[in-house]
Amino acid sequence: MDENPQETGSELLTPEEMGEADRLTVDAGVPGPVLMERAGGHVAEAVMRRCRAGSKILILSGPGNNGGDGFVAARVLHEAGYRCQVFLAGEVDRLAGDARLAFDALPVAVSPLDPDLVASVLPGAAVVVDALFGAGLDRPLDGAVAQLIDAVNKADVFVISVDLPSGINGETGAVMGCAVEAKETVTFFRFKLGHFLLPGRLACGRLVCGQIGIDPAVLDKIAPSAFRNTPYLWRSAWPQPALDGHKFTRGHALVFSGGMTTSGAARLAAGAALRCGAGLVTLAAPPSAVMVNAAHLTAVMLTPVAGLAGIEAVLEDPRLNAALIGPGYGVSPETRQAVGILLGSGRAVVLDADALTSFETEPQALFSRIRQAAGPVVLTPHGGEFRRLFPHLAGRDKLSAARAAAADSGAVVVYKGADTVIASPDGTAAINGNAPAWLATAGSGDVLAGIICGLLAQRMPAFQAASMGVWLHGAAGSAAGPGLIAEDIAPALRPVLARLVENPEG
Ligand SMILES: NC(=O)C1=CN([C@@H]2O[C@H](COP(=O)(O)OP(=O)(O)OC[C@H]3O[C@@H](n4cnc5c(N)ncnc54)[C@H](OP(=O)(O)O)[C@@H]3O)[C@@H](O)[C@H]2O)[C@@H](O)CC1
Ligand SMILES: Nc1ncnc2c1ncn2[C@@H]1O[C@H](COP(=O)(O)OP(=O)(O)O)[C@@H](O)[C@H]1O
Ligand SMILES: [K+]
Repeated sequence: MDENPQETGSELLTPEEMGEADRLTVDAGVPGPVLMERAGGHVAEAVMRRCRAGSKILILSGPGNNGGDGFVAARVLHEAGYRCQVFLAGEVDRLAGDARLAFDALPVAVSPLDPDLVASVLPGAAVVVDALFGAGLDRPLDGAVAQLIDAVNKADVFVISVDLPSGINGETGAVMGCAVEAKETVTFFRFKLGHFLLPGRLACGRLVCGQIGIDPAVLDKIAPSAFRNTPYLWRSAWPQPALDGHKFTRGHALVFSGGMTTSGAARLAAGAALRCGAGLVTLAAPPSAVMVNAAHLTAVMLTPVAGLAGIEAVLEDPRLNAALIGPGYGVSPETRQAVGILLGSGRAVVLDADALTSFETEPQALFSRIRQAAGPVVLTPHGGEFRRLFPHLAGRDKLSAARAAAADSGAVVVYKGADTVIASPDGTAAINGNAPAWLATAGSGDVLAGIICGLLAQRMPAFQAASMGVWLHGAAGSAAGPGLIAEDIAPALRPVLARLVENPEG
């Protein structure tokens, strides 16, 4: 959540890019202490929103500029009548630059950080300001600081973290040794990757982004390539039905069904593709699954497709412009061949579930077919499927793994989970943040694959279609709410789509 989404923008910065924004701003004539003054001011305001003057506030400052922001906040709060107690992790003599200036301007005494002493005063604090480490954290925390963080996390106190919860890596969201668990995190100019990637997101609590006088024009030079997945990213690429259009102008999606006992996944996907705007959706079913599908389908059409020759035959209709294969389809060499036919057909293709796992033993064969494909390709692996296709990326953080997977495969990759990352082969990436945990339910991924296929059928570019699909899936999951099962997601898309049409910001 940000104070003002228009001002904050959807770019997500690495700590290095934020440092660059800072340098460019200072070079343009805004002094560093002015930036720090504003940053500390936002932190003080967050405290003031939480409790009244007279309350006791603990400020835990570290040895760098994150600590400097803490000193500024302490001064502003002291002047506003709060009772501030400031602790410094590190030596006063080593404070330098803007942080040193902020320290020198402090009208309250600063105590050395003694974990036992801090623990003893924690219970009386209305708010603890965590200004220990932010963008400059470059190695795991240990020793006295780790002991202190443990005490803060165990205490029943309201923690406001400055820039990042101390211990969270701003680039990857990883916990570096240990990390503060904040109720609120106040960052500056733009959110950072670590605010949205897990486990960082869990440590941040409510997110607030304050402006400190950095001109957004610096972003033209920095050219960030990761974004929050918000409607700003894809809203303008979402085709609207034209008054003089007809169903074929909205695209025709083809969804492949598994056999008689595994046909539900494809029906879920097909229904979702239709619900999010494909003009027509046809389910291609093997002869054994025609009856079961016929018994369930109404608006979704059904066509029998026998074997690989059947797939070739159905593709003779050029109006079928997007295809989804994988949900409930079965893992087999024949699935690999079916995928090969689709990739060679020039259609937009979504590969999910069994279509991905079928290439576990020969992922390079899949990637070379994708690179030769004339149409856009989207892969939608969950963690297990991702590891099967991209074993060489094990151990990488989620964002860099998704980007490498997209570059290696030539497809847009939707690396699913609570912090789904959508990555394009050119490195552009979106991190999703609106999915409720209720979406972790059987068949939910099938619905997502169907939504993306439906958007591709409407000729939306692949990265935007994948990002919008993930966002719609999350928003529909939230709208359906507790108790949702996969069947509930597509119906819940209607109010979500209606809101998007009325209010492009979603
Ligand atoms: N950029 C901007 O636009 C603006 C930035 N602002 C603020 O500045 C913050 C960044 O400041 P920063 O670069 O000084 O880094 P910071 O997070 O204070 O930590 C560095 C210090 O920690 C130390 N250290 C590191 N790891 C450690 C470990 N594991 N264990 C122990 N020590 C460790 C390291 O010491 P050393 O490596 O020398 O031992 C160094 O002294 C940013 O988060 C934001 O709050 C705002 O003022 C507004 C404008
Ligand atoms: N904890 C969670 N919070 C939010 N979304 C989640 C969570 N766990 C899973 N999801 C989402 O639910 C969907 C599950 O997909 P998948 O694992 O393929 O399920 P299935 O194969 O049963 O359809 C994905 O879109 C994923 O991002
Ligand atoms: K911090």
